[in-house]
Amino acid sequence: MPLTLYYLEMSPAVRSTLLTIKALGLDVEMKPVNLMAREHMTPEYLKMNPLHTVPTLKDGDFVVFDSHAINAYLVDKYGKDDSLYPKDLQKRATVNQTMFFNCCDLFPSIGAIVGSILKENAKTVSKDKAANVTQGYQKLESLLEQSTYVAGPHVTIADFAIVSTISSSNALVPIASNRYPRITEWLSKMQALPYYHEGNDKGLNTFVTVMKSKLG
Ligand SMILES: N[C@@H](CCC(=O)N[C@@H](CS)C(=O)NCC(=O)O)C(=O)O
Repeated sequence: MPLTLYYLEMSPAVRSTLLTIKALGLDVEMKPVNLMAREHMTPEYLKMNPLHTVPTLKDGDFVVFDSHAINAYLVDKYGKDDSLYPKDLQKRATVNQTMFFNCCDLFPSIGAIVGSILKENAKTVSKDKAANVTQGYQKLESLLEQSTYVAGPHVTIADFAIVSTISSSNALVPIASNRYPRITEWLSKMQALPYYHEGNDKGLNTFVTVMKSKLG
C-alpha cells in the first residue's frame, strides 16, 4: 500500500515521524501542508484529520494522526524488527510512558512558547513559560540518570519524539550542558545517528530561523 505523509518540516511532531521513516528506510510520498495558509483547515483535510494537525499518515485508505501513534504503527507494520518499538509488554509500556511524557508535558510547554510567538506576536519568551520548559528538562535529566536512551538501553521512537521536541525548545530555552549533562550527552548520541540530520536537522533549522526572525 502506498504511504503518504502530510507534513510541515519545521513541526517537531512531524520531525519525529521523519526520523522514524528514515530509520526504517521507508519510501513515502510527501505532501506539504502550509499551516500559515490554513491548508490544515480545508474540508478535505478535516475529513481526513478532524484534529487538523500535522503529521497525518495515509496507508492506502487507512488514516492515522498523532506522531506517536503514527510512529508506533510504522514500526509495528514495516519494521524489520521491533527494536524501535518493542513488542515485549513491559518494554513497550516504558516506551509508551516516555512518549506520553513528551505528548503531555514537554511538547505542550514548548508549544505554549511557539504559540505566543506565532499567534500573539510575543517578542520574548516569558519567564513562566520558560520555567515550564525548564521543569521538563529537569525531569528528562532524571530519566536519563536511569538509562542510556530515554526509554531504555536502545534507541526507540520515544527518543525520536523527545529529541524533535527538545532540539526545538533548546533554541528558545537553551539547555546548559553544565546543568543538564545527561541531556547533553544523549543529544550528542542522537546527533550521531546516521539518519538524524536528514530526519531532524533540516526542519529544525527552518524552525530556528522562523523563531529568531519573530523574536525581538
Ligand atoms: N500530539 C500531536 C501534536 C501535533 C501538533 O500539534 N502539530 C502542530 C504542528 S507542530 C499542528 O499541526 N498545529 C496545527 C493545529 O493544531 O491546528 C502529534 O504528536 O502529532
